[in-house]
Amino acid sequence: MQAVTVYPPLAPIQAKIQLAASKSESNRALIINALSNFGGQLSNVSAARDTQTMLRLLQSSETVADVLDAGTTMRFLTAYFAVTGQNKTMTGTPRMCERPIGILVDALRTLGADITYLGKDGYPPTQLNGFTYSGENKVRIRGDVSSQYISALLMVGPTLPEGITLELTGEVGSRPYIEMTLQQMVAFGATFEADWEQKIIRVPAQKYTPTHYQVESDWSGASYWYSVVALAEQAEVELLGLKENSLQGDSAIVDIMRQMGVESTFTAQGVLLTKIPAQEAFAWDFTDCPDLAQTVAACAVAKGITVTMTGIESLKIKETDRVAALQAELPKIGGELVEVESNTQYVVRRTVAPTTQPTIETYDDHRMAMAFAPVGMVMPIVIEEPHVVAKSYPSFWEDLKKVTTVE
Ligand SMILES: O=C(O)C1=C[C@@H](OP(=O)(O)O)[C@@H](O)[C@H](O)C1
Ligand SMILES: C=C(OP(=O)(O)O)C(=O)O
Repeated sequence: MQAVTVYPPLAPIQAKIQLAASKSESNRALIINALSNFGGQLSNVSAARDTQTMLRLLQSSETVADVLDAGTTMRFLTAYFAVTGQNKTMTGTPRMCERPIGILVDALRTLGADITYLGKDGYPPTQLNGFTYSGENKVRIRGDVSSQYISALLMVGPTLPEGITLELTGEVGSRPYIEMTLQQMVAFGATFEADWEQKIIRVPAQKYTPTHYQVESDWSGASYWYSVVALAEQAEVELLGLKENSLQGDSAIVDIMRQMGVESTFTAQGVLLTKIPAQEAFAWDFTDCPDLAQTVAACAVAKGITVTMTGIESLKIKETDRVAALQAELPKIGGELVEVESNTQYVVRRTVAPTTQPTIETYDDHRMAMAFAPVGMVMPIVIEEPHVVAKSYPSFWEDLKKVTTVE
């Protein structure tokens, strides 16, 4: 697909957007439903490529499972196929083979999985060769690399002969995603005990109960609409299918964007975004919501707000090194992301007003494309490789065309 250019709107924005479904909730629902003998009924399952890949691989009898660039699909399926004793080769894109999986493989080996590395130790591709329960159900696991390893283990926990007990070590990042996992397990009739002080989560051996599960719209996808409203001169957007009490930690965008000039009012159908005055500077810890960091960074520069960002270390091992990608692209819109304390504290701010129409590289990362697109509300901006959005929000450009010119 050719690059697209997003242009500032010619009239005040007034729109209702039927937001795409959450790929995180969808991928959990698909795994838990598979562990319930596919007996449940899932509605509003995401059209995201990551979810469609999960669906396809769960239904496939082929021995090679290629997850493409989907992190949750790789981690959740590795645990699912391992514990259900399926012989599979787990692989993905070249970038997926640079994203670590050793922590999950070590945990699965402790439980009794036979897994070998086909390339570099600690990284995909891997070969799963069956499962014989080791008699050990206690696993110590780092919480500061990716919560997806923890979610993957929790979901298979009820099916193990003695359940599973996880002891998390280090700072726990992306914790709302772990809580989302636990709540979706509860929706399928499972029980658990979590002691967040001691960082211990226990899941007894038990059967899941097949159920009807309705996936919520995607709060990560909502963040780009918040940025559109923050940056457009006049805008009012209702995002349909979102709930105030969401399982998704990215609903933190409500509190972040209140400081960047967007008020949220929950309605019967979703949430109404309206414009309010913005602050000049604020600080935010992204440990719980790493996927919002790029949205906030691009919006902050375009709006001239200075944001002190912490908790963004995990961005370096996602679809691309997102810290490096932001550092390369923000100067094109007149900003910078500066590391003020080694690997812990960053500041994002505007430095100069850009004079030319910027062209943004997206590095095979859907969130680079979607985070920079709203900057088009204030100046024409070219986004390279726009098809990358398919990973989580395939209808993103169609939706954006409802409020402005995209060509
Ligand atoms: O469990 C999930 O659905 C996710 C967890 C997060 O990853 P990490 O736990 O690796 O931070 C997040 O960045 C990713 O987009 C989705
Ligand atoms: C990091 C992401 O996804 P994953 O880790 O599942 O590839 C994301 O969607 O931003």
